[in-house]
Amino acid sequence: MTDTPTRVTLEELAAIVARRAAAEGEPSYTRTLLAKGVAKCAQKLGEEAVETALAAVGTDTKAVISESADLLYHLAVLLQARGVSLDDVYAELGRRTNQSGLEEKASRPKG
Ligand SMILES: N=c1c2ncn([C@@H]3O[C@H](COP(=O)(O)OP(=O)(O)OP(=O)(O)O)[C@@H](O)[C@H]3O)c2ncn1[C@@H]1O[C@H](COP(=O)(O)O)[C@@H](O)[C@H]1O
Repeated sequence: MTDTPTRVTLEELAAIVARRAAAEGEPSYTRTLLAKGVAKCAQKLGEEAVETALAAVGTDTKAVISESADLLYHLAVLLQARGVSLDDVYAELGRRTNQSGLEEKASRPKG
């Protein structure tokens, strides 16, 4: 039996999701969700985002942690579904570190 990890990073979660995506013939929520397509993965991410936001304005800190874990897992699934790597996202975050959020907002095309 494999040891249960005490913590899982985003990189490890993305690797787990990628492995499950490729694991044909094994029962897997990840595979089932991916098989339903990007729109379903996006819908689930939206639901988890709302549940996280609702938990954040409540009083149950454990619920905030639990909903945040659901949110990050479903983001990893959506990125897998769209073929976007965490490195792509990290590079975008890196690009933004040279300017403040307010500067970035002001630089957006008006419309
Ligand atoms: N981190 C997660 C994780 N977080 C949440 N979930 C599942 O996400 C689902 C979402 O919860 P909901 O209440 O919205 O589910 P639901 O109502 O059944 O969903 P729908 O019918 O609307 O699709 C639940 O079934 C959770 O078990 C996760 N499923 C998998 N993982 C990770 O992925 C690994 C592989 O899982 P499998 O792909 O199932 O083998 C696991 O070992 C974990 O590390």
